[in-house]
Amino acid sequence: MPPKRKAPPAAQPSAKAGRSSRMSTPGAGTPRSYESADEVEEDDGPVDEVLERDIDKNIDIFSLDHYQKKHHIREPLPHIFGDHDFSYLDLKKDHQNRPLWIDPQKGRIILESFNPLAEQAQDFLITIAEPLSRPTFMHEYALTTHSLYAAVSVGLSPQDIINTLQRFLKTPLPEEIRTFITSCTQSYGKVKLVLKNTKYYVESPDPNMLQTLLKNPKIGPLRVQGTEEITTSAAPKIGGLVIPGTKNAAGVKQANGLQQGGGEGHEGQPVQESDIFATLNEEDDDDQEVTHSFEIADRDVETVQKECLNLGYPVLEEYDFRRDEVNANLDIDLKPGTQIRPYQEKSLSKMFGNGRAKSGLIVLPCGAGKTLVGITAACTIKKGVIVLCTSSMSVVQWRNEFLKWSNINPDDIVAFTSDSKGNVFTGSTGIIVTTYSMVTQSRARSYDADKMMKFLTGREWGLMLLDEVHVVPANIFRKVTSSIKTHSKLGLTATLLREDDKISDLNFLIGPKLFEANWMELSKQGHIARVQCAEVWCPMPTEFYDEYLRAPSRKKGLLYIMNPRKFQACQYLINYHESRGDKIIVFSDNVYALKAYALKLGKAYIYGGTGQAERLQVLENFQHNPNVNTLFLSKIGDTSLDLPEATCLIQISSHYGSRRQEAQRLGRILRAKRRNDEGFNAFFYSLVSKDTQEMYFSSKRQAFLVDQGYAFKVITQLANIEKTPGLAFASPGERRELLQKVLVENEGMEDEDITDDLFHSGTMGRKKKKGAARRTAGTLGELSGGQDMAYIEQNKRMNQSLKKGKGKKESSAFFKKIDREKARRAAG
Ligand SMILES: Nc1ncnc2c1ncn2[C@@H]1O[C@H](COP(=O)(O)OP(=O)(O)OP(=O)(O)O)[C@@H](O)[C@H]1O
Repeated sequence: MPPKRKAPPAAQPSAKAGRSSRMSTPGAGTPRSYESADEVEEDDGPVDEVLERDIDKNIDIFSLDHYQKKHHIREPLPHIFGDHDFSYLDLKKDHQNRPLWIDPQKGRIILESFNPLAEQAQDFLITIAEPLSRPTFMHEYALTTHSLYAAVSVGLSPQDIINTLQRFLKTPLPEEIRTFITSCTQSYGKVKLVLKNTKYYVESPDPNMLQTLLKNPKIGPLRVQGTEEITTSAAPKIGGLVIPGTKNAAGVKQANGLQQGGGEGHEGQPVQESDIFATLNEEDDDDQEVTHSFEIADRDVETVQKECLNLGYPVLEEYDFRRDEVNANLDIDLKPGTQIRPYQEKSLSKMFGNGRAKSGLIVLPCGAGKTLVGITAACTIKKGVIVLCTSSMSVVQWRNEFLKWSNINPDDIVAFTSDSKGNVFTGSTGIIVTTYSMVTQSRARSYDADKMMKFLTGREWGLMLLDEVHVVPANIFRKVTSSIKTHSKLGLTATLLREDDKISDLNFLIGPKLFEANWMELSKQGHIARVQCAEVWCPMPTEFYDEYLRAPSRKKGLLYIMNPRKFQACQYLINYHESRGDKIIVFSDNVYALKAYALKLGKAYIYGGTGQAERLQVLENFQHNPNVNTLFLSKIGDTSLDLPEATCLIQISSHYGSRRQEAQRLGRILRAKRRNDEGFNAFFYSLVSKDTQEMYFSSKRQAFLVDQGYAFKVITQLANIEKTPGLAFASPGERRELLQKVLVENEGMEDEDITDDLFHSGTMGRKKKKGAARRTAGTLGELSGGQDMAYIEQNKRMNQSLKKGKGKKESSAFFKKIDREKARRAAG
């Protein structure tokens, strides 16, 4: 532990900080010539006395000067900020009016979100940097090579970036940063891969660059023989282009009209003349650039891309779809009433900024309407589209959304799943919606599926929409992108988080991040729900804790999940929120616990082993039956489940420290139907057993959401929990019994239950371990032979009573119909 030190009262980098340090220190990292703060504090006497003394003397006790004098600090800041003392940077005179600070060493940028120029600065930062953390008052961004690459790909020049940054910064732009920007951006965007008339061209505005590439021993020989070495043409002018997804699109115009002049992405606010970023784009639009290119064969695309990357000239992929006269046009437009939201428009304008389609990733929170973004992109390109989803359920949803938002002929949009290997569309082109596993599986295919695959791989597609890109393994993308030939790719996701850190692969396989929305901003604007997050600490009863301390690590998890105090907290919260009229989802990764909790509380549940018909029945009841207000879900419900009725989430077990899962789960309530009701709040509770590993995992899990600006409250005591009617495991005897049961039923348990996975078909590139035991979902208790019969009976009770209820309803409707027929005949 570092020695405890009093925080400086005015430790913010202030104008004074800048002045005083400039006088004495020329730069950061000066040797320490001050006494240790701890020693000085002791010399100073009790803090209260010092404060009183200074207040009497009318000294500004919160000033930095005061702090330095009080602690005899001659070289003021290094002891506080260490290597992060950047007070040597001169502050501009009007620095208060400028919203950005910068760390010259790491390229970290801090935005004061309360500054009047914050909104404009944020638009700019999203384009050039990676958002790291965006809590209420200060946002942190990082300038990285990839983020600068993305900035260039949307049409910014190095000078644009430097000038705009200069204008927003409180200090002059540090030389290191200027050099970094120039060195990254001068090579990015210089080489483009363009597919024109179904042929691939390596294109550049700089003929010398192409000469350099042609001299390269790997790339040179790949130029298609018999073509001229370099062809020269003028790049298209963009002025007057009407693209859905830009401010000229019909849907956007309607939206803007409603917002009384609110354009360029900010509802309720008029477009400002001073929008520096917009001005930059417009200036770019007017430039007509001459380009030079040489042709390469399709099969050499990947080699050329890799080699260019090695040379430090990453290749930008663009699709000049308006000039593609080879691929048939698709008759598709957004329906007239469709209004694209400002952030959706903004994300699309990054994709189509220069009139061509750029491949890349758009990151929007769950429930913010990624589907419509994908559909609008398809309506812009108007060529054949292939949509890849993670499950057959999503395939159905995507097809329905296409039919809902666009005028596509239903015959031109075909689902290709294991259940529907359907007909190929009748027109010359169309849309295929399928799953990643359908197009990548290596097993023998049925005749129909094989025919469809030949169709998919044997032609060119204008656009490939890749849904939920964060969950799909990189090798799957590789297979997909190498087997299906497409001119542009758009990856959609809510979180660019992969616990395996493979996210950078996506930059290469799909394209750079084009846009990332701010969760808090969208929630303030009512596009996603406001959520109150809380972590509930549940103490472990002594007998459980003793066992926990002794247990091998794999069993520890089970004990902290099955902690009876956690069970009670869950029961209490369900009662409380049901009585408020909420619909509740309880998430548990552990299937044993999922069943045990649901059955004891008499609630419905769904996990990997639940049949399709039963799933739909349970979901339908949860949505429409006022008596079914709580649903227990395993991790199959983490993504793609559209339950806008849900307003409360309780998490009882989760996948270790997975930030992505936490964000996905929160996403289930962000789309709450009631989100725009006066004073409405959704609730997200994470129940953790106190003093166990779960607390560590929990804080790790929350990191992403905290960075998005969510604040987790800690609840250590649930008021009057002991008065809950029928409180489970209230007596020590019941708790001991539970412990015995948990131990007996899980003897010889596996490390974790992984079959309960979204990709449980096992075809998503996850290799089975050789010789590993076969893992089955949710039947661990059965394996041990000690399953409690009372549970099994109860088990059947809730899910089955829903079935019975449905049966009755159906039969009574049926008999009623017969009765009516009889009555009509009798009357006739
Ligand atoms: N511009 C819009 N106007 C009206 N409704 C919209 C708009 N955009 C999206 N929606 C609606 O918002 C809801 C959420 O959209 P969608 O399912 O595409 O979200 P998502 O971002 O894909 O979420 P998830 O990550 O959870 O899958 C849908 O009901 C959709 O119809």
